[in-house]
Amino acid sequence: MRGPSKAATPGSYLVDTLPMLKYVPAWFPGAGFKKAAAESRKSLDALLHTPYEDLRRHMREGKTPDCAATSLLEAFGNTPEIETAIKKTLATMYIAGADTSVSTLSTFFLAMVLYPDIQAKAQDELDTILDGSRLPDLSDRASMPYITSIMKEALRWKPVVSLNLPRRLTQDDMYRGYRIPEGSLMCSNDWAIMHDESVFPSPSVFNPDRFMKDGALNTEVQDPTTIAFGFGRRICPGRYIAQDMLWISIASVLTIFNISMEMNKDGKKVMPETGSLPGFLRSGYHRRIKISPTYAERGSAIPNRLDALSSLGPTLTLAY
Ligand code: HEM
Repeated sequence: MRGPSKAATPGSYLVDTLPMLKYVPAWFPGAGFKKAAAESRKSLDALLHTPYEDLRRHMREGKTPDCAATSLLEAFGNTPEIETAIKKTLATMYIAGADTSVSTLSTFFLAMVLYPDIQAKAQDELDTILDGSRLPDLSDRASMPYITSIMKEALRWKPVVSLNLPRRLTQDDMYRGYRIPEGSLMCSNDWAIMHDESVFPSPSVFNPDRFMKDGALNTEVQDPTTIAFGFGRRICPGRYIAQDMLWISIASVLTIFNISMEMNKDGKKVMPETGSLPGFLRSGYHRRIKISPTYAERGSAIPNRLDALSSLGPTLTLAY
């Protein structure tokens, strides 16, 4: 998604400023955007067709997985028009949902490395409710406000989309004394909103407690989930599934693992890179962090029922 992410960043290519460049041939100086667009097109076409063709081949071989595509085929049939609609729907969900979710989870992992006290506090909440006897599920959400606060803070601290997709004004408008003419492109500056010191004090600190009051969620504080997923009629339609997925991932990971800094060969902790790569979507650098199963020391019986976990060594070092 790096190509489309770059293309969606206003001003990435000269053609954003000089639209007439769209008429020049690809070899013309300054028309590098045409080559980049052709490459993105190729990978998006592959994303649209290849997984679906694989699925149809599996189905011809008698293997029909239980998935969104087979449910849609069953519900709507398989005329060419329906097949196109299914392919586009699922590709859109993947394009819009994959990197955004991964980016937020990557922010969560980074925060856990940098703020071990917060991680310990979240694990206390999990252990109190789960008592080491099971994994969390979404029905635990109401009784685990601190996990919810960590999810909100991950969306706020390093927003996936710093500058949201542009809108074009359909009429002249006034904003803080400035006249903005019809036709102007406007972006909401999500980074500035989420890092507004008057709303989120010490905004560059990862602090889920800002969303807590007396052991419960503080509903008086601005909720980042009302900003991170956009606004108006183009608001993210995947926002509910995204929050469920983020919540259950954060809760499950912290039930089983401890996340910490990797040690170098001299036994010193290695500070992970905290910056991000340029692009419309926030994506972090590859980082190396340590992920250690922690259930034994927390007296959890869960791994006895999870074969995959029982076979893990004491520590994983993950590069992501
Ligand atoms: C942490 C995860 C996610 C974040 C932070 C996120 C954020 C966003 C944002 C900021 C927009 C632009 C909204 C606007 O223009 O105002 C958007 C659009 C969209 N998102 Fe998400 N999203 C996430 C996950 C998902 C998932 C899981 C799906 C699908 C399953 C999804 C599907 C879409 C689609 C289809 C659009 C385009 C909507 C339109 O233009 O009408 N997103 N998302």
